[in-house]
Amino acid sequence: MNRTTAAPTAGVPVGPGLSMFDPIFIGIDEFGQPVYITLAYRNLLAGGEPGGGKSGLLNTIAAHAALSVDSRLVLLDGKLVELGQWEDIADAFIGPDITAALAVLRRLQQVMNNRYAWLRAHGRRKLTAADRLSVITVLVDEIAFFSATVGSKQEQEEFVALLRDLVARGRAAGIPVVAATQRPSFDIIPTSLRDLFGYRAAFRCTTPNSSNIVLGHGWAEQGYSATDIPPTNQGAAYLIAEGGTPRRIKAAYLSDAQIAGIADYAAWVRRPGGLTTPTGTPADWGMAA
Ligand SMILES: Nc1ncnc2c1ncn2[C@@H]1O[C@H](COP(=O)(O)OP(=O)(O)OP(=O)(O)O)[C@@H](O)[C@H]1O
Repeated sequence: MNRTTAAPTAGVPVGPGLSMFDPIFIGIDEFGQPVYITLAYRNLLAGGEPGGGKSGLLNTIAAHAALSVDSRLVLLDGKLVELGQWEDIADAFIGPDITAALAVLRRLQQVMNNRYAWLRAHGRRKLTAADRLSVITVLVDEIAFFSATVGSKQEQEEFVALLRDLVARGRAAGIPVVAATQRPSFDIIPTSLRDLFGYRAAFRCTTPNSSNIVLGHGWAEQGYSATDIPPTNQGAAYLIAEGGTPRRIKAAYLSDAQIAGIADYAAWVRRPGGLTTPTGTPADWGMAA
């Protein structure tokens, strides 16, 4: 094959021109075909047992967001180390601190309300790339840490209420949520919350029930159960998109060194006076429009 020939498929361009409105490459399917998701108007839930590869997927998405100059990152990472390499380019990086987590979620809720007020004033329903407002990508590594482990019961309940509101209303306002849990159980992911995630990825699960809690009721009985995934096949998952059928995927994986390189590059691209988005400079957090 002529080495100068362009790839036959229209891939996502690599580099500072990425946008959160572009498809995000997250891995390959069982036929070796690339798998993309579009997060601008959808949320993603990743569930499965420890070590299945959830954080790997979150980091791949964080890398796309980091390279998208129309995106800002808000990271909640109870373990500090799963998303910690993106800290310097994130608007907020919250470790195991429920007070800080609640403060940033309240602020995001306010930004979301401001954006809805702006949309309403303009007779619109959702933001588009042309609005020049940044997509605020919110990544939560381990929902259960904030909703069931740290803090008082009241704080945990407030966390769940704020997260639910963000997942329910954030996507049209350019605030998608990507969340992971190693505890796919009804108390952590009730059906009403699960169904608000347009994309769901079930990494290896120990029971068909926990696989169903991520993918949706009945999929395990129809042959789509993340219990089939061997523990040695980290990064393998069933991915379902709203209204579709689960698809077996192998998530892309970035090593720590690769993440460090991308984070450095993203910081350089985002330096004051650096590159702007194709549509302009990302607007500030506090802005409604
Ligand atoms: N897509 C992948 N391809 C190859 N190896 C992977 C992939 N994803 C994860 N791994 C391997 O599995 C290990 C655990 O992955 P990861 O930390 O993402 O799991 P996790 O589900 O987030 O676990 P936890 O719930 O404990 O945070 C990684 O350190 C890596 O070695």
